[in-house]
Amino acid sequence: MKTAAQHFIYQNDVLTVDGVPLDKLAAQFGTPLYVYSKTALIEHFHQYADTCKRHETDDIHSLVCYSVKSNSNLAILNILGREGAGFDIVSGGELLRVIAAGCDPRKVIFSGVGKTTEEISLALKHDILCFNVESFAELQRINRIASEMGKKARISFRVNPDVDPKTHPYISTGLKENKFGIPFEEALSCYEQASKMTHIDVTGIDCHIGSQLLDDSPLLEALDKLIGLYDQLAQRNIELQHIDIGGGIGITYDNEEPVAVPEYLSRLFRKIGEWKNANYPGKPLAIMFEPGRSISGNAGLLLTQVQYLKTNSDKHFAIVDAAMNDLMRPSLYEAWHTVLPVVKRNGSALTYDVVGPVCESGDWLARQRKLSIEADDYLAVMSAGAYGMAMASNYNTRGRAAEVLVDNGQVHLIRQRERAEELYALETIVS
Ligand SMILES: Cc1ncc(COP(=O)(O)O)c(C=O)c1O
Ligand SMILES: N[C@@H](CCCC[NH3+])C(=O)O
Repeated sequence: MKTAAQHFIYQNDVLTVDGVPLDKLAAQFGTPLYVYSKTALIEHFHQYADTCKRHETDDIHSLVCYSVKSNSNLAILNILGREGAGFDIVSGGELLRVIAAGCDPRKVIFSGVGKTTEEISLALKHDILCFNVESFAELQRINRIASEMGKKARISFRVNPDVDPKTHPYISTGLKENKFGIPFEEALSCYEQASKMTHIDVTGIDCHIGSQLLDDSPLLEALDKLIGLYDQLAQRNIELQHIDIGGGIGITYDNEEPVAVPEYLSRLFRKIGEWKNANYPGKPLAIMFEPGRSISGNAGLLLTQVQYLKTNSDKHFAIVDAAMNDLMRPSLYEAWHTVLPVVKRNGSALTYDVVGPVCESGDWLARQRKLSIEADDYLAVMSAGAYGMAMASNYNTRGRAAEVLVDNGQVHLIRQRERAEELYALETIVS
């Protein structure tokens, strides 16, 4: 199996994606341009799906629900759906995307703290697999809407296990002070009340403790807590059918060494197997996952062109045509993305801040990078497949970038570049 890095390699000093030279793509589609490798995407998904398959037994099954928020392009969803993925969504819009991509809404789990009445009705109408309920008030709302629609809603509570994921504070979600999930101490009482509601079918338990985790020990610690709660519920005759451990496994942006997905899954299934064989032999249980970044992150990059090189008070800037509106991770989290020249040059290198044209000092993509570049050169901002295009905005009335998918040498435009007229098409002048 290739590693992510092997999909994006230099051939004769030109950076390629699965053999397709990036300068050719830039010339054909313009920049900024998101470029994805279909093969990388599928390989990353199968790191989950194949390991899960190996650990399945007669009574332990699994479902990998790709986290749509990380990259929600219809082509990407369609590819993963055809490989057997379910989907983790956080809005009605994401549900409509899954359906528009030709995927099965009955393999959708719906997370998020603020589900509206309309979103809940839409999800019930499409018979989604499960709501990951994040508050008691949400549970009451789901019960009421399901009753009005004459349906029963399958639910699991997203519990907050108060485990430190040791990641960036902005992407840590399983601590007491975070807004996500219900406090662990309140879970039993919530489950007891839910099990008495006429239009609620209690099916599982869920958590998601944070993103870009390099080590799996916080996830295994969270699993211990979920198992403990499962036991307490079983003693009260509340029998759950699934455990959802969320997503969160990190990727290499620079020189991080995240736990390998098959290793993490093997440890997790071993723990579950031992516990289940000892306590609930033969009882069916599904294990669910919600990975995003570890599937899409290193399947894509952002291609950009240097517009100007300039020096202000001894500081060198490479001003490129991609900006914080295209990739906001650096300005939001001070995140590192490796920047590579598309065509290597031999000239002497200078240390640049790579910045965009947006009128904010925070508009930078990379800082203090040694690059040998000239104006008009193309640069690749690596590891941008997750939370890149998905978080892009139109700030400064900049149309969002185009997206292309490389599929074994074939190139497909999977999203057109937005035009300015489209950005103000919904606006009205008042006379
Ligand atoms: C509820 C939920 N599930 C899954 C994910 C996907 O996380 P990741 O991209 O880190 O795998 C997120 C984002 O952190 C999330 O909020
Ligand atoms: N947007 C974040 C991840 C957010 C995870 C959502 N729960 C990032 O780019 O790293």
